[in-house]
Amino acid sequence: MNYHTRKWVKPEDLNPNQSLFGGRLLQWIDEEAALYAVIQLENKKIVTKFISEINFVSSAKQGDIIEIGIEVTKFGSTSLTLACQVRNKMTHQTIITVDRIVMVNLDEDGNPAPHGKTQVEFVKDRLKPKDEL
Ligand SMILES: CC(=O)SCCNC(=O)CCNC(=O)[C@H](O)C(C)(C)COP(=O)(O)OP(=O)(O)OC[C@H]1O[C@@H](n2cnc3c(N)ncnc32)[C@H](O)[C@@H]1OP(=O)(O)O
Repeated sequence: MNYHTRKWVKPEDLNPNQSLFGGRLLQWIDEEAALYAVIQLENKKIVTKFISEINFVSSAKQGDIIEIGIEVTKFGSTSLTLACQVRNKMTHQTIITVDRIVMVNLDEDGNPAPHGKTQVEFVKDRLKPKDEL
């Protein structure tokens, strides 16, 4: 699991019970999954197709720093399946887990299109001149 994004829980992210609103957390996760898929598949036309069971393990409160982890669990033909875990940055206490997030690669017309990827790639490797790879 790679933790790329950190968030600082602010007053506008809270529910009426003063803990992190679950809908806000899901919004952050969906955006993180989309960004991850766009970068991996090198295509800006990506949609979220399916999100599996969501387990709200513990809550976060105002001022907490949380981090969002994403891991690829499957490269499909047009899809990329991800797992997600969000944890407290300082204590590593798990806040939420999502077993499966299926992102679909689309063509110009919005139809599913094969992405041709089979393994995780790193942008730094793509930027290296070919003779260094
Ligand atoms: C980041 C965002 O905000 S995106 C906004 C929210 N999302 C959307 O608006 C998406 C709306 N949905 C759609 O446009 C359509 O459902 C599409 C284009 C994504 C997919 O259309 P479909 O007719 O289901 O396509 P299709 O049957 O070819 O499936 C595409 C891929 O999704 C997978 N898939 C489809 N349904 C499911 C499902 N219920 N669960 C898991 N995977 C699924 C398929 O296995 C396939 O993957 P593969 O090619 O790797 O085997």
